[in-house]
Amino acid sequence: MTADGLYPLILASASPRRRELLEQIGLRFTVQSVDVDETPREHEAPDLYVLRMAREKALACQRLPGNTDSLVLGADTSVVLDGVIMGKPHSRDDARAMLQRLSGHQHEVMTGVALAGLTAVRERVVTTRVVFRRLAENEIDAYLDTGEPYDKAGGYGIQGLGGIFVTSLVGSYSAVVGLPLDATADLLAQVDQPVWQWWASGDE
Ligand SMILES: Cc1cn([C@H]2C[C@H](O)[C@@H](COP(=O)(O)OP(=O)(O)OP(=O)(O)O)O2)c(=O)[nH]c1=O
Repeated sequence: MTADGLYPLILASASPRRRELLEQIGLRFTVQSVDVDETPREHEAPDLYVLRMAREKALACQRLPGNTDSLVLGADTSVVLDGVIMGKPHSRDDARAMLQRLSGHQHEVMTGVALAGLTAVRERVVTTRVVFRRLAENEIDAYLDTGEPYDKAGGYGIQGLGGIFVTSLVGSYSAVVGLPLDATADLLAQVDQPVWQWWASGDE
């Protein structure tokens, strides 16, 4: 623990969006991504799946040498349509099929977030309902050409060009982008590391 009572914090993620969101709320942290097997288990419920992924990312990172005395944050985002989990598209055809399925329908975005503390892992899942307007085929093709879909669950980014597909949203915008800020703050408060303490102790 540092003199100001804060533990070192590591974000276990390769997602630039998650890094930007954590920076947005004034936390100081390092980033160390880990590879975990992201295959859902047979009949695994989507909310339990994103929680398990978030937990596995956080714990795999905390187990790395030098990290055992750090708090580690992991997260996982999936798009869920009619109970079926959509991860990141594997190909252009896969991304096209996802966008065609989302077109004109409502889906859920589920983000699990896990904070591995020194003695326990705390976790939360945040579900957001998103409605897409109907997408034209040539619009989907043009979107695929931009390259934006490929590193994003469901094949779109609400914070990017994909923002034009979204008619409405009920829930947490930051959770759709990859990290629910309220739940993250809540988890940090639970381990006596409230976010505002970073504001007070920082020089930024
Ligand atoms: C729905 C949606 C997802 N996404 C992103 C958030 C996540 O980065 C990604 C889902 O994949 P994840 O497996 O949750 O995360 P990741 O592979 O990008 O990073 P890491 O596992 O190392 O933490 O989709 C958006 O950026 N915008 C959106 O609107």
